Amino acid sequence: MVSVSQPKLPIINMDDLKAGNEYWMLTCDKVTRALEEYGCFMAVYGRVSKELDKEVFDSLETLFELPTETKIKNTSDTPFYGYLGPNKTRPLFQSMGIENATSLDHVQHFTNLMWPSGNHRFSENIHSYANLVSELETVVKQMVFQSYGVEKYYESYDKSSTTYLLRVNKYKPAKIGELNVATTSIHTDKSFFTILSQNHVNGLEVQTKDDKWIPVEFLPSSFVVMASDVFMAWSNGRLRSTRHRVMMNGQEDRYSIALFTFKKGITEIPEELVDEEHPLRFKPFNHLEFIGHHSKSPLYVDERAIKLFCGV
Ligand SMILES: O=C(O)CCC(=O)C(=O)O
Ligand SMILES: [Fe+2]
Repeated sequence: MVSVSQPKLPIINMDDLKAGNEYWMLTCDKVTRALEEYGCFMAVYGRVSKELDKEVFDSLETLFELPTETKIKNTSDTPFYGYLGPNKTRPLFQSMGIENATSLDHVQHFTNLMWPSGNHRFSENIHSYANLVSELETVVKQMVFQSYGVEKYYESYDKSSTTYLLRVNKYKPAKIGELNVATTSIHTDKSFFTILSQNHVNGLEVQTKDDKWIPVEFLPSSFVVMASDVFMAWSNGRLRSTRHRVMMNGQEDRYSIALFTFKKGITEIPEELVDEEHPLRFKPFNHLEFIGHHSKSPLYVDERAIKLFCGV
């Protein structure tokens, strides 16, 4: 009997890693191959405790129950980075953005807008969560640089050269009998990296190289680590920027958290990643200018956007 197996995301254990030992080297290789083949993988990462995870996701329920006039106070200078309410194309979706979420001051600013009489616990939890998840991003990035033998450039991509946007999302299920709307359209992220987590309700789907869709089933203590357009460009097209979407088909609310990372200053493709087989595909560019440009005129929502912006 021929069995047609459903493709699955690679699962990589990211706990107990120590730079330089044999297990680290093996994991570097696995991480880079996964990002080349799928653009993403499921990271098992126990540093975010079950208690913290539960408190954070419980607090999102309370956050989205706030009145709309409070939620719209979440604004940003960058279009689409603040509160997004339900609209005609996405009637079941709401989202809020916490800029610089690894800084306690910035999280507190957001919290004070939402709860003027204070919610210290929320600030502390979100701040810890963002920092723990950002550490996973740091390790994965270091591994890829090491795998390609270009560690010498890592310093200008480290934490001090990165900004973080924590976006929290709520997806309501369609009512029985209603048309099941695709909840987000197919896109790639405009970040460097995106790290995703969710409550117990699945819905994320990622597209493979041969255009199949993988429905992602999150494991306990796991995060989906995704290379986005800017990391793909930095790697001169070696890494994939994963096309993905969210499809809701259950009857429960889905909450997800995305930590998007952005590179400050100029991104330049390391000369070591340019050769006859891989001619230069992207000119040096400024990530934040790409974001500004893209949010004003989003001609494409997939990886064609960055090709248009700085492709050779
Ligand atoms: O909710 C998710 O799992 C994915 C969200 C997403 O793709 C995005 O915010 O760019
Ligand atoms: Fe996305």
